[in-house]
Amino acid sequence: MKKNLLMWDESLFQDMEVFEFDFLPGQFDFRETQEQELAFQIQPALRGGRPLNTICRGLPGTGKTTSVRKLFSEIEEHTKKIVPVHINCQIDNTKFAIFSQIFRRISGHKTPASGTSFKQVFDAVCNYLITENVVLLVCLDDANYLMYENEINKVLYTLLRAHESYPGAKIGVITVISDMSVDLMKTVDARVASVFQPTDIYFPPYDEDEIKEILRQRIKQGFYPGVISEGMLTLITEQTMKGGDLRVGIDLLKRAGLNAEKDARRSVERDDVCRAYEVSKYLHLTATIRALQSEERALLRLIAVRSRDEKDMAAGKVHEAVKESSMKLGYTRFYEMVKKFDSMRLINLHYREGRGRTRLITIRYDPDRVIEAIDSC
Ligand SMILES: Nc1ncnc2c1ncn2[C@@H]1O[C@H](COP(=O)(O)OP(=O)(O)OP(=O)(O)O)[C@@H](O)[C@H]1O
Repeated sequence: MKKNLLMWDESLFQDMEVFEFDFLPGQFDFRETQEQELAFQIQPALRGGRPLNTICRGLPGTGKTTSVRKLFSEIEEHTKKIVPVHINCQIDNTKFAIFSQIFRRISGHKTPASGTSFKQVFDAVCNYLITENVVLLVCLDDANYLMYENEINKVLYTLLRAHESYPGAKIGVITVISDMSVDLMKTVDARVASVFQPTDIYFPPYDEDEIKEILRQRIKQGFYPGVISEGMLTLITEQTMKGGDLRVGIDLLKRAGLNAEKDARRSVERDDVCRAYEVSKYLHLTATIRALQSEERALLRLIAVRSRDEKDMAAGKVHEAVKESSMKLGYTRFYEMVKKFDSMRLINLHYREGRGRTRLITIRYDPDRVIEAIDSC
């Protein structure tokens, strides 16, 4: 066998796990400020008080979940005074489901499949906090999923006013929001707002140099030396920047490595990356579409359908089509949504100089893939 070819039992990967999305990176750069702010929020709980409430805001892939998970693992390692519970609101999106998860974390077992009332679960949770004298810290990750059906108010109200029915119960909340157009404080009732009073922690998008450094760390941990050259890292970084989501870069590394392995090569080549990108680029698309509300999905679908015949569409013309459809959407709301799609990098909103400035909408993905992703939501 040639020297530059892999033997059948050899691998380019030193540790495949570092390319999994739930991998907790040992080195977590460019988020020191946010980590310090989060640590500050929980300080009171270490001294027997209630933690300060927090909203972590930022586009997908900006390290919000990882920052909270790192904080939670430190808490678990160093103190028994705080019980941290991480809730994925995409999965658990009702008050009952969320309290069932909290109960599970506290008791170590699930709530009985049927016949348990919310009151029983809530009772058990609060009584545990009081008798054990511990503080509950709940992270509502992707809390925008609680906005439908007004579940957010029910959940926050129950958590933050628990002490009124159970004196001595101390609960703090960290909400994580990736949808930058959502203003959580405008959504919550006055009864919730008066006890919530959160501190905002903003997670800005990583710039190109930061993405490159983060990917470089993953390469060091995940691959054997020499597998990804500097040139390939630059290419992967550029492709990651197109979608703006770090997950695309991490997935690209894994897929490109697997492509090279399949051909029994010892290093990743341009074609491995380009082939990988054809799959990885849709990660961002699927994740962002899932986070949209149904009205927004309907508008994006309409844009995608029209994009099949016309690449750059005047915003005014698209709004005309909206008016002719079954959607009831005034221009202001329509334009807000379009700006949101632009900030999520689903479309490009740009101007054409000419008679007046025409705003143009160009979809960033293959329209059929967009339609497919929306229809499978
Ligand atoms: N500073 C960083 N250093 C190393 N890896 C990072 C960093 N920031 C994010 N990541 C990695 O990027 C991926 C996405 O991060 P994370 O889930 O924390 O983002 P998020 O802002 O919570 O995204 P979403 O809003 O979509 O849930 C994870 O695999 C995480 O390990």
